[in-house]
Amino acid sequence: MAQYIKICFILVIAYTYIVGGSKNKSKNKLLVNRETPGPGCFCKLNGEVDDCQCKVESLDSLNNDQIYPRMKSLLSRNFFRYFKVNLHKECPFWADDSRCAMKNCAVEMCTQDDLPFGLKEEEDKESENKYIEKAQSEDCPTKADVTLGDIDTTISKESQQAFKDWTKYDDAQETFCELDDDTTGNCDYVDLLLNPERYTGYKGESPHRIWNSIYNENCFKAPDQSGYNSQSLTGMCLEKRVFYRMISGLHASISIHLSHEYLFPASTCYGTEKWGQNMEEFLRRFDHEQTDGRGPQWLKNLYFTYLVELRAIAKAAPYLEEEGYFTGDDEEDNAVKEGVLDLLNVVKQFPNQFDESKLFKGNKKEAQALKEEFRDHFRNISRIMDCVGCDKCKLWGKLQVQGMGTALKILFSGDGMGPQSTVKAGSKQKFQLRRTEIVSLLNAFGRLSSSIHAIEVFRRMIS
Ligand SMILES: Cc1cc2nc3c(=O)[nH]c(=O)nc-3n(C[C@H](O)[C@H](O)[C@H](O)COP(=O)(O)OP(=O)(O)OC[C@H]3O[C@@H](n4cnc5c(N)ncnc54)[C@H](O)[C@@H]3O)c2cc1C
Repeated sequence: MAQYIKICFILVIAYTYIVGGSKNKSKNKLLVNRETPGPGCFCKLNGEVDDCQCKVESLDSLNNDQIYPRMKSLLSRNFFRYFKVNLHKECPFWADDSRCAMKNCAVEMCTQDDLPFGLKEEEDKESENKYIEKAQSEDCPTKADVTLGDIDTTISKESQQAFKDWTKYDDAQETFCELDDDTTGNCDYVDLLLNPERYTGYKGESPHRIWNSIYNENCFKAPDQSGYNSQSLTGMCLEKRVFYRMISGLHASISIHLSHEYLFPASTCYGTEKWGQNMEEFLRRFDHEQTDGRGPQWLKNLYFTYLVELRAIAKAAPYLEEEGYFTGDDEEDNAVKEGVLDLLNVVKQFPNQFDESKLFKGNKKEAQALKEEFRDHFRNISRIMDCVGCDKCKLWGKLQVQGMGTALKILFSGDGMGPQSTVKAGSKQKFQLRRTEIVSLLNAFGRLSSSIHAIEVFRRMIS
């Protein structure tokens, strides 16, 4: 009997060792770092970003060492932290099918008291202005001077109307998404720092319908593809690949954020929920084996989207260098300006920028038609954001799509396309960015930057 128990014990140990070992081995397949060859998650995440002459590794070091810390500090400033958005627009495509019931979906709106002076409604501003004019010395700027940096209040009512009409006309030509701004009404300022993009529990049919609609109906697809399975982009022209990659990059960024700031349920009835990084969730979404080999490519698409927005910021540098970043607090405004100039210096020095001049080339008529199609698809995606059934997801979805639309507007405006081209205020093409476009562009880029930083966090956790 003792002999029998001994044999059983040895067998159990051996079994545990073999099975445990193979489990670990298959785990190790996932837990590869960049240097490890073979299938996995991070091992495929290296080399050139598709359709660009830029390596993932160089973007990692540019972002994590230089851009991410600068963005983090800049985006906490008043000019960038308040975003004006309409979360009450009706979904134009289908009846709103789901409201996320979780408390994590709710968005906290700002009251007028929460806002810095430059962002207050006109009436509140006027009463405060009287106070400022009375209390400050004659050296202080007049009301007209104070509002000079504020795009919508610097000019007479008539000019403002003319300007609005002109802008509307111009936007109809060049914007890639529908903007929620002062003209639409029903907009609220949201403090982005109080409403971080993170896990909300929004899942199931409603988000799938959104993603499905984006990829199926509004993304260009290769003829043999349907649904999300856009694995092979061969046979698609560069413009269509760019479009798909940008959307997929945004999707990857959202998935990374919800895995990086995940809400773990309480482990006991009396325990509390905890926010933290969920490696399992990250791997479920990006691991080579768990995604039929598609996850690493989705991560690469994130780097692609990052490169496109990086180039847009570099191209708009002369414009952004001239911007006033007005909030009504001189000290704050100067600090923002300094932060922006510092960021632009880093962005401009990056040598391997995305080259937008490769897009919409060839036959002029066909190129123009393709550009219009590209813009229409993109505008449609911005309207689909009104169908998102979770307010916090809608907020960040709208902001990021608007930021991406602003990046595209910049890329296809200005004194031409290609590495040396730029956009300036008051240029021939009367190029202009509204406050909301600048805020969304920088915040959208900040999201991508924070995603690339989060990949590094996950990489370190498993290596
Ligand atoms: C605009 C928007 C914003 C959202 N914001 C948040 C948020 O802030 N917090 C939150 O918790 N949830 C958010 N969600 C929900 C989240 O994106 C997922 O839909 C949800 O977590 C369910 O995930 P899933 O595993 O079913 O796959 P999903 O992410 O819904 O993806 C559906 C399918 O798309 C394919 N796919 C996945 N990733 C990619 C990619 N990068 N490129 C191409 N194809 C891909 C896969 O085949 C996958 O099965 C948002 C959804 C939308 C539409």
